[in-house]
Amino acid sequence: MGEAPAFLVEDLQDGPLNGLELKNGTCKTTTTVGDKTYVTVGAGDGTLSIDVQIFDRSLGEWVHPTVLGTKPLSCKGHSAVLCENRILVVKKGSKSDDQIWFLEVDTEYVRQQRKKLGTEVVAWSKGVIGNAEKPIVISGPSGVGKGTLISMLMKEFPSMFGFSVSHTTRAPRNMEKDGVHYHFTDKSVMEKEIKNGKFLEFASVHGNLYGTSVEAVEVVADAGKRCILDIDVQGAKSVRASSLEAIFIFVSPPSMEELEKRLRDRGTETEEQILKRLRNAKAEIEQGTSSNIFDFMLYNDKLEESYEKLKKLLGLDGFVAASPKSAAPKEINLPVDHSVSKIDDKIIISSGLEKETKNLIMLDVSSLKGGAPGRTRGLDFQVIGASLDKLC
Ligand SMILES: Nc1ncnc2c1ncn2[C@@H]1O[C@H](COP(=O)(O)OP(=O)(O)OP(=O)(O)O)[C@@H](O)[C@H]1O
Ligand SMILES: Nc1nc2c(ncn2[C@@H]2O[C@H](COP(=O)(O)O)[C@@H](O)[C@H]2O)c(=O)[nH]1
Repeated sequence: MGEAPAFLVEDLQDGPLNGLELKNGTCKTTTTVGDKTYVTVGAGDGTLSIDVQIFDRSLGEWVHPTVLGTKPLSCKGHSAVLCENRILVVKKGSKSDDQIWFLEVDTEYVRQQRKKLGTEVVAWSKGVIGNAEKPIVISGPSGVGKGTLISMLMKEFPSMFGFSVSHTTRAPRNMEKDGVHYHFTDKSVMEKEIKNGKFLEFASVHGNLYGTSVEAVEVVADAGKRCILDIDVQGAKSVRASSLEAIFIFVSPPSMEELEKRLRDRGTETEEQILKRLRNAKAEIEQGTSSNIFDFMLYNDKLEESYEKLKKLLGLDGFVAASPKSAAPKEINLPVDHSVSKIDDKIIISSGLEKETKNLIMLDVSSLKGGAPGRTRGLDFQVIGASLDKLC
């Protein structure tokens, strides 16, 4: 990480940016990391997303990066400050849950994507105050009872758990609703979205594509709930290898005969599908029970007993479901007109008004979790009624 060379930042203050005309109301920031200066440009009218351009000092030329992640919409302006390998961007005049963003410039995810895509890469991630509980990944052969156990958990603890709604290219069953049980989609659309990095994991399962979008997991956490994923063993393996910290449970059947009976009695599959799912089940059970993907094995023989075991391993035995929810997450209200600075590992957001000493906000970025392509969680803040020199 290097200091911003004065001449370069000065040069970048004026004039057009590589064809980016700075119209009235536009806002830009420059942040230098090593040989590169990252320029973020917002239109200031809340319609366009904040654009990113890079000036490579060593080459003396502009670079158009591939920008991954959900881009923040431009607003009344924004400030930026370097936070190790990401740039913290604070939007002005945005809603309390849309004020803090991170532009990752050299995180592990960005390095991986740069290698994969062979281009310069940056990635956006929305900053979130507080943490989310570890998601629960439930896996096991088709027909073993994953969905049944998850439904029981969600029914007993509706405010505690939320379901990750997967995408699939298989046709909906009779009672299945789009957006509730799955996001039903076309193969060509899903393949394109996979290429664009929309999915945390995806796999070809029993002849169809299935995938968990980054958003499917994040919206559950945003709602303050613990996310449950019902995915196959290949998907569980991918999530295990990702940056998402989760608890992995493998559900196994009492026997192949019982598994076949459950699949047939469910009455949702054609004969061809039943045989295919049973063939795949053998490999899945072998992988599930022999690999080190899973933290817990759940033997689903008697349903009620299995459900009790599931609750026990999630620490929910004896838990009274009606007990009040934990305190609401803290809301951060930043002054519209502000400036951002960094003192050691603290980000100070202060009112842009001179002599204003109240409502200094100290943002703690020491325990960040997650990041692009999902949210960056673990932010904390304190409102301090003190002037900056008292903090130094
Ligand atoms: N312990 C159990 N004993 C008997 N039947 C069960 C048990 N658990 C689930 N079932 C039944 O087995 C069938 C399959 O269960 P379920 O649909 O939950 O399986 P699944 O693992 O979610 O399957 P898929 O992976 O195909 O979605 C259902 O009809 C369900 O009622
Ligand atoms: N890897 C993923 N597997 C998934 C996902 N969503 C569901 N699944 C698994 O697919 C099979 C079949 O499901 P069905 O609804 O067609 O019976 C089952 O094992 C699910 O766990 C996903 O997003 N990724």
